[in-house]
Amino acid sequence: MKEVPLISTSELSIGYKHRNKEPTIVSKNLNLSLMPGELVCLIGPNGAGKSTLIRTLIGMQSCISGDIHLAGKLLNDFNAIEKARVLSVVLTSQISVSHFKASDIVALGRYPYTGWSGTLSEKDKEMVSYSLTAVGASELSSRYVSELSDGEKQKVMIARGLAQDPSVLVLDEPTAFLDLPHKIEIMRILKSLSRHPGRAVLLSIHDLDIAMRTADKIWLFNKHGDFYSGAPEDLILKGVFGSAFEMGGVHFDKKKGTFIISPEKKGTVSLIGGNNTEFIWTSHALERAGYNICTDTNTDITIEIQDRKGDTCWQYMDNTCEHDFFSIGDMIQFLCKGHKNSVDQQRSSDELMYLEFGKRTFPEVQRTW
Ligand SMILES: Nc1ncnc2c1ncn2[C@@H]1O[C@H](COP(=O)(O)OP(=O)(O)OP(=O)(O)O)[C@@H](O)[C@H]1O
Repeated sequence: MKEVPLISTSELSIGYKHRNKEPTIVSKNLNLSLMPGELVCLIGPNGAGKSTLIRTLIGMQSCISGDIHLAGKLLNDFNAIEKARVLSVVLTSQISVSHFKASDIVALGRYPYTGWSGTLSEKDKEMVSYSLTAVGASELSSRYVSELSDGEKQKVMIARGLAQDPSVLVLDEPTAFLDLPHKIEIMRILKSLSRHPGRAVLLSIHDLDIAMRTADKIWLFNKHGDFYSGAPEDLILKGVFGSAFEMGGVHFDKKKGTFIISPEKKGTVSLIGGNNTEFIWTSHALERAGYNICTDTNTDITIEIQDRKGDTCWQYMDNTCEHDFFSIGDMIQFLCKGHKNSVDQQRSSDELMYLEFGKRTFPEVQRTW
């Protein structure tokens, strides 16, 4: 049997309506689908349309045109309680209720089932406890929200969304305000929640690296509102990932799958020796300093990583000198500052010498820095 998408759109246009003028279209012709079992990360540069899409998909904002289906039914045909049983939303805004315990906040997620009285049945209580456990926050249950860290609050808010027992969990930047280990932890939790049968998770995120490593599928807006959907690796190979975010001085390295600041290129260095890890991190530092790396020794500068009685040594060699360094930092500093000055001084004295012999032109120096 064909699986029904949990969210699907046809020819959807999103944007902003205005009273006396044409609407602002943020993106159009969107035909996207969120399937059960998927973790989808929505990414794009600032102002590309992520929040507009999320707000439109959850019905907080009307679309300009087109259709949105939730679990096979038109979004507009749901009443609030029906929708809350299928879709739960975790927004970024910090929790402002301080006199609530974590379990009270999570219990609010049961409102589609408790009716207006809010009285929790045994099943509701079980679901609150299950949700806190599922996000690794059971020990926070009786803590006041005001006493929780941002990461802990985020877990509680996800547990609240989960307590709704939704098919679709939509989160707007759930990793904002968190440090790297907590971002990774939240993403791990969300990935495991997406594996629950019949459920999918959609989230917007600014951390591209984390999105690429976690998402089953990426939804990507570029700055022109063009929309792309696919496995992270497919989007990288198609080049859309890089072009969506590239800006002056920064470019996406397809091989490394990361953005790099493009420093002014200073030349090529032969890098030899060392174990694999030492080689990788030395290359990393040299590239960051603006050098291309090669492994033949046909360049003006060679750096050999050596073992000196258990200590790692970076031996610098060029036509004029040799130096030993016992940290990458010292070696890079020498390359970028110390040695450049000595080369410049060398060039000036060479130049003087040529001028003295009445030559007006300075021969092309074959150094690459
Ligand atoms: N109320 C509004 N009226 C008109 N245009 C708006 C309105 N709100 C946002 N926009 C515009 O819609 C576009 C998309 O904005 P949106 O907030 O969806 O981007 P985003 O990708 O979520 O950005 P960010 O990463 O900065 O949060 C932007 O050009 C923005 O200026």
